[in-house]
Amino acid sequence: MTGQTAPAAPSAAVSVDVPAKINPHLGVGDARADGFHALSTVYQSISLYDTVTVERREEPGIELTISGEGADILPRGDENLAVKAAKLIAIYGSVDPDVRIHLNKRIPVAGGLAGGSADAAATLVACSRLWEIEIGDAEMHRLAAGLGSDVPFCLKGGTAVGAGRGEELTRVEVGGSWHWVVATTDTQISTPECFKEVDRLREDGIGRFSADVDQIVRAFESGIGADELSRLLVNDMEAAAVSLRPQLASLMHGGLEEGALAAHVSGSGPTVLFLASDVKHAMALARRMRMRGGAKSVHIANGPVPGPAA
Ligand SMILES: C[C@@](CO)(OP(=O)(O)O)[C@H](O)COP(=O)(O)OP(=O)(O)OC[C@H]1O[C@@H](n2ccc(N)nc2=O)[C@H](O)[C@@H]1O
Ligand SMILES: Nc1ncnc2c1ncn2[C@@H]1O[C@H](COP(=O)(O)OP(=O)(O)O)[C@@H](O)[C@H]1O
Repeated sequence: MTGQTAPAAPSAAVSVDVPAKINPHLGVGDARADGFHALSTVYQSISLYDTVTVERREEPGIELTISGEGADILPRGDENLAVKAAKLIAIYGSVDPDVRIHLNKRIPVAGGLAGGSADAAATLVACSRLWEIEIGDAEMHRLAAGLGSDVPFCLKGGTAVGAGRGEELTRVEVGGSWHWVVATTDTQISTPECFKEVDRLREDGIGRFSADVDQIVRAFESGIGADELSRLLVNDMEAAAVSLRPQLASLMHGGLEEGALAAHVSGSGPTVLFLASDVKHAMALARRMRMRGGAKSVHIANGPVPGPAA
């Protein structure tokens, strides 16, 4: 016995990968009294990931570092959804939020792929593991919904129907996998701006609420082929996104000319998804899209994939 206390072992960092989401069906109803729109959507996670790494720090407070997509433009303070999520789970677990968070971002920012929501979901999961906070599914879902309408889906990933403002989830067991070419643009669209444009177009009689998700849900369950899926994709925000960023029309048209089965704006845009028949077709289509130009970046991804709390 030396009488000396051994230094505390440094706690290991916790890293969590979290996928982007798409909405193969996005039905938008009227604005509710709380300002949110009623949604009838089918979410699916695709294999385009951010990585959130958390580790304890001796100093008080949260230190956030960011690399990759949007590292130069994203907020580092309380407005960052990862910081909000860390504070929320710390309050829930009654621990001090003294943590270093690193976001390695590959999901395009403000692109309709829920990158910020994905980071929030991953931070909830990573911090609950780091701080060994016991939390059940229902409580985790409640914290996630407080951070944003599509954060609950980002926790679970896979495929799910979203109702309410998008936070009421029903899991869908799918019988297949689908391949996409994801084309980002050099502009962004803010989500509330796009919902406002949907309202504006509706006042002019343009667009309606595509509430019924039954057909596409059955199609996913049965593992429908990409050809048939291409006829079932719906996005009630697409006209609004194209109205706000008219250049999307030529990007969509270009992908169809290069052989995509369908062109589909991702959520509130402006990312455009091109459906491919299989992985080989997706690779060939991505190559042609890159040669053609018009997109900021072109990726291939498949879905569904599981979320960090699946
Ligand atoms: C449209 C969707 C489709 O999945 O995603 P994106 O494509 O932008 O990623 C989602 O509904 C986005 O969800 P999320 O990004 O979490 O939105 P929130 O933070 O909850 O809300 C941001 C703002 O968007 C508007 N909003 C959001 C959800 C909803 N059902 N109705 C709304 O009107 C409101 O103006 C709200 O203040
Ligand atoms: N960790 C984060 N990653 C991305 N965006 C974030 C993050 N935290 C806050 N935001 C803010 O959220 C907004 C929406 O980002 P994002 O979730 O990427 O897009 P979308 O809602 O179109 O899917 C951005 O304008 C950004 O400033």
